Amino acid sequence: MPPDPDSPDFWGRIVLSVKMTKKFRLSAIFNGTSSSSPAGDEETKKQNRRSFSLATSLKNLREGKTKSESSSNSSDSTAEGQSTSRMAALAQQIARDTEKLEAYMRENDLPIPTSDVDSPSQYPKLPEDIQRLKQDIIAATRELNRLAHGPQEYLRWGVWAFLDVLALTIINHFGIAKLWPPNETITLAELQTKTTLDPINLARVLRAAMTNGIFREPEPGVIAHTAASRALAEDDNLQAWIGFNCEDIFPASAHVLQALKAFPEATSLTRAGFQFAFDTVDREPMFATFGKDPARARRMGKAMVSLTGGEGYEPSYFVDVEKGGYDFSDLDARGGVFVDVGGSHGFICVELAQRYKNMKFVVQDLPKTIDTAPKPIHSDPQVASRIELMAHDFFTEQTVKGADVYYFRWIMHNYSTPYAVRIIKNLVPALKPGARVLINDHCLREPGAENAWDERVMRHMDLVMLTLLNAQERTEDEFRELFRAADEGFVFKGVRRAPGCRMSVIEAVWKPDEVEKEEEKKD
Ligand SMILES: C[S@@+](CC[C@H](N)C(=O)[O-])C[C@H]1O[C@@H](n2cnc3c(N)ncnc32)[C@H](O)[C@@H]1O
Repeated sequence: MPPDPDSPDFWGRIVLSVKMTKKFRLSAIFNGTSSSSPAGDEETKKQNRRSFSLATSLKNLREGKTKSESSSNSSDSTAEGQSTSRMAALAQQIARDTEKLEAYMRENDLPIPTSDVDSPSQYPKLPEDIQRLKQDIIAATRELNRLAHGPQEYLRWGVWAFLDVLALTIINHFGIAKLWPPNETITLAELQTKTTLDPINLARVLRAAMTNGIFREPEPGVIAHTAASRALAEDDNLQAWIGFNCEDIFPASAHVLQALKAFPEATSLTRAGFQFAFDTVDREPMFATFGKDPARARRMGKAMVSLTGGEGYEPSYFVDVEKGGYDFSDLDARGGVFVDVGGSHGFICVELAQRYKNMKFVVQDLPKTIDTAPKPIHSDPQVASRIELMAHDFFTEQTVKGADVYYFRWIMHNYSTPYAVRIIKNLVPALKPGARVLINDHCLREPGAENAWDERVMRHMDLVMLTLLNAQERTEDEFRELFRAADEGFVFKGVRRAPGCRMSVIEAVWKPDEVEKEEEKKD
């Protein structure tokens, strides 16, 4: 069982980083949210502008940007010394980048995306520079959209984004997109006979979704598919992802405020928005609730497949050294042991075992997960024979002693600091000097350091973690602090991230000095 999150001993070693506090104050100044200035509103605004432009100049200097590059990236409406407004510059950038993207697609005989039903549901794997171009287009269109609305209008109607989720919830739950073939049309009257939704509700959710390019109405009362509605009809894992988000996360998110008001420390696994939404406060964590409901658990499992298959999350970013993955050649030469803690059905170990022919692997997870893993785990006996599946609860002491690597993928972000520290502490009795602990998770950077789209995905994931588990994504400093709080014997090695990947590998080594001393003795 997970430990009691409210037990005071968890907090004993978590020292609030002075550095973080300073950083927070600085960002408050840069964003103009510092406490009121005696110099009055106008002066405060001037100060804020100065602070902001100083911060921007410093950032540009660090990034080696020229003045013209930096001014075209500034959020000022008119760039200094230039006649092109920010909106016009964005529009030009979008046009330029779109032409480049389309040129790449044509040169490679790839279809140019449209909203038509026959347009592919996703881009093929793109080279890194083209992928970046695509993300730049997305970021620029989002900014242009904001500017074209103006702040008031943008906020007033932007807050209604939850109604997009509402329409999608109903459409996805009732499987509306699957009720007629993709290349055919259907009348609203006929569609209504295929669902339990009444005509008014069916029409209103479809027409709301159409405002987002999901379905279209080529003539009054006749419904046709688009590329987006077809994806919704045909992609099982995407349906699960949308179902999990709409029916589990969305209601839970609507209860986060209530949870934060009742339990402001927001660390307990049984006091998150999820528990308030589903009436399980102080009774069970989300995973236990799902454990009692196989259909819901299956949906979440498929949703995770959809997420992991998405751009930026493929396991190859960890496994393929050519893509910037972690190199285990030294370990392989020694026939070292790699433990995947909370490793589900062991897909990472299977990929590693295919690449490295001598290493041995242990996949640990809860008994239910281990019992349902495929057996044998792989058809090639050379691979399967080196992978052991083992039931183990990471809230108890680690049972595989003296392994070379303990690996946690998508684990730490599921837990608030007290739990995460306990998981790492549980490794300590098993660790030999030089053992590596690798955490494979998002690692948050300073605001603005990411590509705008990646930043949005990662910040949203952070809020999902709060919503479901009172957990969090972490910065490098926060990861360093986790290890420090778990035991002073860890030496934090830093964070690496493969190009194009959103996940990072955070590494700490157990008492490397002792390994060095041993080696000195041998010499
Ligand atoms: C988000 S999934 C990550 C799975 C896998 N590492 C991956 O990258 O896809 C979390 C995993 O932790 C497992 N898990 C949850 N609580 C656990 C516990 N107390 N001990 C061991 N595994 C646990 C779950 O069964 C699940 O497989």
